[in-house]
Amino acid sequence: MSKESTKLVEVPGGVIPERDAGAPPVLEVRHLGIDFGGLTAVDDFNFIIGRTEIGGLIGPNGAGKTTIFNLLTNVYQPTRGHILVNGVDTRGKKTYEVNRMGIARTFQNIRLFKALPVLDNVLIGMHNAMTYRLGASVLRLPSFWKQERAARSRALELLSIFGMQDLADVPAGGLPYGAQRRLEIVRALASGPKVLLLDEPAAGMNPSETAELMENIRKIRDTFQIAVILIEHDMNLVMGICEGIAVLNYGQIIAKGTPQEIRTDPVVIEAYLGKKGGAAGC
Ligand SMILES: Nc1ncnc2c1ncn2[C@@H]1O[C@H](COP(=O)(O)OP(=O)(O)OP(=O)(O)O)[C@@H](O)[C@H]1O
Repeated sequence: MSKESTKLVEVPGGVIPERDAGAPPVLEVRHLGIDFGGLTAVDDFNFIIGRTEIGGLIGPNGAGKTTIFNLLTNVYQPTRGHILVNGVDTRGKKTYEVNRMGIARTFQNIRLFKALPVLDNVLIGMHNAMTYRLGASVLRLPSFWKQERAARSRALELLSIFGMQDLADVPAGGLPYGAQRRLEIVRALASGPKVLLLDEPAAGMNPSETAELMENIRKIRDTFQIAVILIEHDMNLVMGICEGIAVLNYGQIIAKGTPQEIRTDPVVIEAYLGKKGGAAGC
């Protein structure tokens, strides 16, 4: 698998790819933390991501990775700290408002409307971004149909990224597993995000599907000029595609850096892999 080697440069708040350094980071997380009763699931999490960066969030089971996605999308409200999307604090916003601000995600466990056609699943993802008024929708005014037609053709265009346009009328639940995962990504893209959060996108995929996914994630970044953050246990994928990686253990960042830096960091080898000198999987 080809490996991308990106130069990261220091900017206020952290490091981002050199090519993104001319603009403020699209996402900035400052001293983020959340407690569940007596359990501190995430603590003092600091992170920035460049506008077209592919970033990785890795760590052992239970380290707090999905909790961070839930915080970034306001499924959970933080106990401490701030999340800024394009410089705007998301505190107190609803999940759909955060989506409109530019954050979209997929889930670890596939969450599609399985009885609905593939196309409808994408249209649902797009709905949050549509602007016609309720009256236009109820009365089926021309403005409603115009937006619906545009949405349909956009949805087909998005499906074509994964070569899925011919499956538009198939019930989502009838797709093979790998295709359902791809559809989840298309649905998240449909809202026009600036940052796409992928929670274990390669889970359950075979090596050739994973290799194809890697190419498609790059294609999405290049086509839409957006940032992507992925949580992933498949180290070939993480090391092959991510430009910056943060390693989490017990809710705290223990290392940040390029794939090469992470792969050889003794703290990561010790804590994440649980053994010394065993970075083979990394
Ligand atoms: N709603 C919640 N209530 C109580 N505890 C929670 C809640 N959500 C997460 N946790 C706890 O927070 C910790 C971090 O969980 P999280 O799911 O974020 O880990 P993870 O790194 O994504 O793990 P995995 O790789 O297994 O998915 C765990 O101890 C988990 O039990």
